[in-house]
Amino acid sequence: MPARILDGKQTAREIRGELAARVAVVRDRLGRPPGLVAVLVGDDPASALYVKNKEKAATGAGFSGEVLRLPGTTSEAELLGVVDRLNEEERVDGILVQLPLPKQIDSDRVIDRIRPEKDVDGFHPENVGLLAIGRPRFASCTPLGVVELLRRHGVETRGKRAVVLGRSNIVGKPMALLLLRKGAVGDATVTVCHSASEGLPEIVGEADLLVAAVGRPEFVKGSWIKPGAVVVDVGIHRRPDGSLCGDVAFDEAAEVASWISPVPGGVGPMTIAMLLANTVASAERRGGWTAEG
Ligand SMILES: Nc1nc(=O)c2c([nH]1)NC[C@@H]1CN(c3ccc(C(=O)N[C@@H](CCC(=O)O)C(=O)O)cc3)C=[N+]21
Repeated sequence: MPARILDGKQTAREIRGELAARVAVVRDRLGRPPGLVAVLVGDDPASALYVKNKEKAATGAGFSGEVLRLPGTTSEAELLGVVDRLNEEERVDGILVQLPLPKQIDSDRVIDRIRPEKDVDGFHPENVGLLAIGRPRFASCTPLGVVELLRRHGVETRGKRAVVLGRSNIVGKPMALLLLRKGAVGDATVTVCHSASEGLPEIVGEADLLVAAVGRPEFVKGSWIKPGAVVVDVGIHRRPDGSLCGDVAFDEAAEVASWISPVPGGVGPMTIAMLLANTVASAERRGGWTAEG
């Protein structure tokens, strides 16, 4: 029995549809749409494409979505100045500085400078800390998207073994924190492993839920996966022939897993949907209300 597909493209579309009502309330009460600004430094083609997709999704959902394109030679001081300005702008609810940044810029200093209340990426230390102590404000969009993808397909993790392969600040660590929370998609027994872990195939083989975020194309083999496991693939790589693949050898894995997320069409679109959701939540909070009333 081949695995069922965790359809991120369709799920992201549903989420964007649901956000429309909240966007309308923001427009009504604040007299302006939710505002998201993405800052792109340099002209890395992959980054440019992602930012363009975000802009399209944002404007399509009734946001004011803007991309600030800065030259690759921009200094750290100049970028910090841009962040300062966006921090002060009333109409801006969310600020995203696309990573990675050029070598001359220390990304930690830039992230630290974003007002935590506008940090819709959830990368600021204050937001990471709030997530870690169970008082989330903005959680990182990719792991948040993974949780939402599972929830909306009826996959639960309570009491199960979850293995997160990858330890980045952006995906692996916040993913582990989200799966440790209470809740049906949560309450997991979480293992975090990475490229230096010994016995990776055995560790992965214990997983009822595997989240692969190592950043290596087709690193996880089908033979590693426990039959019936749920496999979420966070990786995205371009093959020499131009096609995309993830961190998991999809065809092999799909023969053993019960659910699997594809690349493309899995986690990527969910990341963008969560960015929009975080931005609407930011506008609501800055306006002094929440979606719950
Ligand atoms: N500050 C910051 N925040 C980010 O969230 C961030 C970032 N920097 N830097 C780059 C990564 C990458 N990222 C993706 C988002 C959507 C897709 C996506 O929608 N992918 C489509 C395919 C797109 C294609 O065809 O290439 C899919 O998987 O179906 C991919 C990658 C966000 N990132």
